[in-house]
Amino acid sequence: MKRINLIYFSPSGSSNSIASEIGDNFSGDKVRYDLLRQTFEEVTFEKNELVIFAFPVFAGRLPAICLEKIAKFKGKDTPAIGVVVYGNRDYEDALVELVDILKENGFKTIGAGAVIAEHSIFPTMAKGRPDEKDREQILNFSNKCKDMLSLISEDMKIEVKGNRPYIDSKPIPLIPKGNSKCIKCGACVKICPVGAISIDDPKKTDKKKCISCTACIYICPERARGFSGPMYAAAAKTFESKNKERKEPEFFYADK
Ligand SMILES: Cc1cc2nc3c(=O)[nH]c(=O)nc-3n(C[C@H](O)[C@H](O)[C@H](O)COP(=O)(O)O)c2cc1C
Repeated sequence: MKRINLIYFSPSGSSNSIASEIGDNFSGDKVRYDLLRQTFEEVTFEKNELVIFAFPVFAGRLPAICLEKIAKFKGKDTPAIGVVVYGNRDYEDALVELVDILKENGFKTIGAGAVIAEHSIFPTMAKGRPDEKDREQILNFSNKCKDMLSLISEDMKIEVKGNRPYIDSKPIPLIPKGNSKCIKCGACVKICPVGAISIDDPKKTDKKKCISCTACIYICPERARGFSGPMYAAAAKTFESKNKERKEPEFFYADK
């Protein structure tokens, strides 16, 4: 492969590291497209490149903010791997949505997966994941995708779990804010993908703009941002008790 391209949106870092783990198994120059920190004009990939897409699941779908961003990347029958990362609740229609977009944009998806990582809003859910067992499965997936590269054909197709039409995308009614530890460094202001935090008063968050992505929480050097309040505590309790059972990663491959 001439180039291995990693395209991801990863507010709390898991999609980024899972994309890297898959990509590290392939030889070829690595090019990273961080859709949280950078903006891109249209990019077209050739047939002799591989593109790995990794996105978090937000309310059972791809984050709405990513749709326009992903549309900038086009393939010319370019092989692709699509992964969604979720916090042990469910990934519903996020993976089928990703695979559909990749097809529409000229990619040939050879493998797709749904992988579990720590829940970025309720971090006690799926704590420590992906763990060793997950990593073994991710490596196995990556190896199988490598084998698929030599088997790509005109009419190969991939079927993944999920429904069409996709479930409705619902906003999350939980908004992170800053506390007294905030030193006004501006890191959260800079990383916020929707401009919901003002440099004059970064402890506040514009509720109308915020998409609850958690980028501001994970970037804060003072750990001064987070979710709080009785509504969050109640939601955390319900979520944790409903989703205790360990989910396993699921992988899908194109038929030859
Ligand atoms: C707004 C929002 C919605 C989420 N919705 C879901 C969900 O529907 N199902 C689930 O299992 N996890 C959900 N999660 C958890 C993330 O999918 C999970 O933590 C993922 O690892 C985050 O990826 P990242 O580390 O690349 O940001 C949600 C997280 C956020 C911030």
